[in-house]
Formats: sequence, structure tokens, C-alpha cells
Amino acid sequence: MAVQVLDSRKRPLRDIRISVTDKCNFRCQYCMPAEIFGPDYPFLPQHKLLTFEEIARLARIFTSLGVSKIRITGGEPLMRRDLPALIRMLRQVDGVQDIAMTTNGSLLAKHAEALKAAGLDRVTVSLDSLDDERFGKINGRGYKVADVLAGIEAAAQAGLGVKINMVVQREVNVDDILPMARYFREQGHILRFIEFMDVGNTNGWRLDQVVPSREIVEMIHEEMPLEPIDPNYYGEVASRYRYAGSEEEIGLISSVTQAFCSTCTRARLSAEGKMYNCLFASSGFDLREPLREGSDDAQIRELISGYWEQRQDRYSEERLLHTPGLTRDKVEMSHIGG
Ligand SMILES: Nc1nc2c(ncn2[C@@H]2O[C@H](COP(=O)(O)OP(=O)(O)OP(=O)(O)O)[C@@H](O)[C@H]2O)c(=O)[nH]1
Ligand SMILES: C[S@@+](CC[C@H](N)C(=O)[O-])C[C@H]1O[C@@H](n2cnc3c(N)ncnc32)[C@H](O)[C@@H]1O
Ligand code: SF4
Ligand code: SF4
Repeated sequence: MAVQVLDSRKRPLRDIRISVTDKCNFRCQYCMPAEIFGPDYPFLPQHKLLTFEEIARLARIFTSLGVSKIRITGGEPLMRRDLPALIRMLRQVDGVQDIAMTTNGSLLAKHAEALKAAGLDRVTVSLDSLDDERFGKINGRGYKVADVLAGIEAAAQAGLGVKINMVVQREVNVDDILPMARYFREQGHILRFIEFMDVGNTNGWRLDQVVPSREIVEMIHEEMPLEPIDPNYYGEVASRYRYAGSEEEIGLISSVTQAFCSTCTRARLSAEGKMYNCLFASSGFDLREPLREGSDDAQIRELISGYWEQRQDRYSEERLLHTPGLTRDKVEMSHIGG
């Protein structure tokens, strides 16, 4: 029977987001700008990555503390070899109710069936534009929209649940909001609009580039009337809206204009085995050393619960109080996976 561990603001630990690699085949400017993440960038060497056995062991310990939802992420998680083997191991962990993966979709067509067969429940595919030229610039490597759409199609065909994530930036892809909404409504997939966030230290974030969710809702509502609907579960990141008179819906992830820290139940595990209590944390808590130095499950469980219990993080609620220019050092998004 799992024990529910609470942080200093009484928030339970429910989700663990596991990054399986810090590498990616894309170079999205808002996450891994090519000028920083170049050929000499010191990505993690293989021996520093948690093995699948180590990840599965940690997952068992996390579920004993109340976690029931696992999200696999990266970097690009499909860059990690033999990912279905990890999914198979996680599927066998008692207490895991939901295994999802966030991916850029470019390699998904090849792997969707094997992932489903291994026990993956659903994928969230990131796509910021349906226009090839714009998308090629956004992903920094000229990848085509068709590659990602093929991945989405293959995932749906394989029987995986599918959602789409779109990061919206004022001077980049506001014109894509309506075409994306129309297209994914037609396809029957939930599209979620994410406010551009100041993750990491290198993505050149500016508040004036953030398109507030309210504005996105108004824009869509004018063409396709929307009505708000209740969250699916406590602490859901996205606010949900339904196209009036239908079952089709969209989501808005408003980390900048309507922070949701007060119900944040998410811990993150980096590919090298550090636990982070916030997407914007400056440092993580190393679990790889105790794993490799022979600590038993009870000792590691104690370390994890202790680290969660002292958690006070609520970066997004405080963001706009920070003095410009005095920002703190933050972990990179590609390191802990969003
Ligand atoms: N600031 C902040 N942003 C988050 C947090 N969790 C997710 N996000 C952002 O929201 C985006 C969407 O996250 P997903 O992983 O698709 O959302 P999710 O809540 O796991 O989705 P569902 O399980 O489908 O409800 C991420 O890529 C991040 O950019 C969080 O705890 N804080
Ligand atoms: C870091 S990526 C990792 C998984 C995979 N590579 C992908 O892109 O889906 C996870 C999510 O974070 C989102 N993301 C990255 N940088 C962001 C930023 N600065 N603001 C908002 N969302 C961001 C991406 O769009 C993606 O949906
Ligand atoms: S958002 Fe995802 S696809 Fe884009 S650079 Fe980051 S990790 Fe890669
Ligand atoms: S900013 Fe940190 S505490 Fe707030 S919702 Fe995001 S991860 Fe959770």
C-alpha cells in the first residue's frame, strides 16, 4: 500500500517525469538553441545515464510514495535505443496507472507499434506549425511537418492515445493557431497551446513574446465557439475547453499568465538520475550515487520522501516578481524534459 508523501505546501507527489536522454535531433530555439547546443556541447556520456533497470527500480520506489503516472521525455526520448524495453519494465511496476511519452514525433512512425505493444498508453506529440518552411525554422534542422504527421497517424493507428502540444510565440507562430485548431479538431486529437516559458538560461525568453492563453481562446472562439470544461483530475496542467455542442476539445497551458503551482504534483528525474522538484529548479538531488553505491530501497525511499517533504518550489507563481536581469541559474529544459 502506497504512502502519500506531501511537500511543505501540502502538495502530494503523484507524477514522475523521466528524461531518458539529454540528446535531441531537433534544435528548437526555445529549448536547445543551435548556437549553444552545437557539436561541442557536452552531452551526457552513456555511463552517466541511468540504466533501464535503475529507472524501473526508482519507479517502484516512487510508486510506493503515491506516484501513479509516469511520463517519458527527453531531449528526444526516441533517441534512446530500445525504449520499448523500458516501457515493458515500467508496465510491470505495481501502482502505475498511466504511462505517457512526450516526443517531437519525427521518429514515431517507426516505433509506435512496438511502444504500444510494450504497454505505452499514450503519446503527446509536439508540433508548432503546419507550414513546412516555418516548422523547419522552428525545429532548427529543417524537419518536415509530414514526418511528424506520419508519426501522429501511426500512433493513432497503433491504438495509442494522442495529444498535440504547440508552443506559441508572438513573432513566430501566432498565424498557425487557427490552422492548427481546425486541423486537429478535424482529426479528433486534443491540441494544447503552451505559453512560451523562460526555461533554462539560453532561450532568449521575453515576456512580450508570450501569447496569453486568454488571447488564444478569444481568437478561436470567434471562429469556433468554445465553452470551458472541468479538469479531468486534480492538478491537471491544461485548462480544458470544448467546441460548443461537440465532444472535441482543446487545452491551454498557461504557466506564465495563470500559474498552477498550488496544485503541482510533479517530480522530475533527469537522464543522469537527479530528482528535481520544479521545472525551473537550479539544482537536483542525486539518486544515481545511492543507487550505485548499494543503498537499499528503503534508504532510497527515505531520501526521495525527505527531498519532496522539504519542497517549497512555486517558480511560476513568483516569476513576475523576479527583478529583470537578476534571474537565477535554471536547469535546461532538454535536461529534464519539460
Ligand atoms: N511551468 C510548468 N509547466 C509544465 C509543468 N508540467 C508541464 N508543463 C508544461 O506543459 C507542457 C505540457 O506538458 P505535458 O507533459 O504534455 O502535460 P501533462 O500534464 O503531463 O499532460 P496530461 O497528462 O495529458 O494531462 C510541458 O511540455 C511543459 O512545457 C509544470 O509542472 N510546470
Ligand atoms: C523538452 S520537450 C522533450 C520531449 C520532446 N523532445 C518534445 O519536444 O516533445 C517537452 C515539451 O516541452 C516543450 N517546451 C520546450 N521548451 C519550451 C519553452 N521554452 N516553453 C514552453 N514549452 C517548451 C516542448 O514543446 C515539448 O512539448
Ligand atoms: S523541445 Fe523537444 S524537440 Fe525541441 S529541442 Fe527541445 S527536446 Fe528537442
Ligand atoms: S513552476 Fe515548478 S512548482 Fe510551479 S507548476 Fe511548474 S514545476 Fe510545478
